[in-house]
Amino acid sequence: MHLTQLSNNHVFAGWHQQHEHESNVLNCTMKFAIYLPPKALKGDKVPVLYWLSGLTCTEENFMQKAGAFKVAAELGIAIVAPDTSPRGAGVPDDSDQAYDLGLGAGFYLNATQPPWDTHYKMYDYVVNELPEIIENNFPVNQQKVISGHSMGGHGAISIALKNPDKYLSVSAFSPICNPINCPWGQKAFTAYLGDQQDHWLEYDSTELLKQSKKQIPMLISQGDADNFLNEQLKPDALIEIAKQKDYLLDYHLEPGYDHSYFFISTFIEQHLRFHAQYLQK
Ligand SMILES: N[C@@H](CCC(=O)N[C@@H](CS)C(=O)NCC(=O)O)C(=O)O
Repeated sequence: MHLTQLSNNHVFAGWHQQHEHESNVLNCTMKFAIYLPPKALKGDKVPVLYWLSGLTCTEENFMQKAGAFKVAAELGIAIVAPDTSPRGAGVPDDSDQAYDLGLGAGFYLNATQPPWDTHYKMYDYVVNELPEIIENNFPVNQQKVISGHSMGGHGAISIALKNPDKYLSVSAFSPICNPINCPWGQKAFTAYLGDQQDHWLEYDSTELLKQSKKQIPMLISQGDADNFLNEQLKPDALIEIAKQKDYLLDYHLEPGYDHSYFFISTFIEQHLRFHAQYLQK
């Protein structure tokens, strides 16, 4: 697997880099961003936090706006941010170029329906191909935690619940908690997975939590001034299942915060310190 380095910036004594590679899973050229903390430059292998961004994002948004580097440097955690969908020549987009389907809206699942099924396999990319690339090319160990925002919060929680042996902890900002019951999720799942709703359940965090057998520590932060909260994000069903199952969910409703990276940048330190508790030094 050949990586082409696209950028390299020194930040908080570590490095922020962007790389490009051919993805066998997504059938296109993909970019990702990585933050390597100073510890990784001294010959130590460090754990990785995978960050999954939301609708309309690329590998750039989190790195430029979240303000995560200072604390990641202190804690010795690498951060990897993939793009949010396959991209490039030949990759289909939604015919209306809507922001919530197609490019920038991969929903971290494996599409089964044409025309999406030849490229839109973000689940396999995030769970399998990308960690293999990261572990083969950077000074990281196999300890993984996962986090994300909005569509990426749905990705982080559903991926962690489906792979409780791969991730030591999971967190999310403003996640789409119950995609089978909101307009963003219903539109995307119909296109990518087809009309049969029983096929949707395997990517719905609330349904997956109902079925889960193994606990994985989970932190969710949600702003109460988020204008997507009631129509799209719907955390109540997830919180209810967590209560019933005595699940390790720490849910924080933060007054006054909206859906943006201003909110994420305020609480990213809390999320990084939460994950650090579950990582071995
Ligand atoms: N108002 C946005 C809706 C999408 C949105 O809010 N995207 C969030 C994730 S769901 C985001 O992170 N946007 C990019 C950014 O703020 O950098 C739009 O129409 O593009």
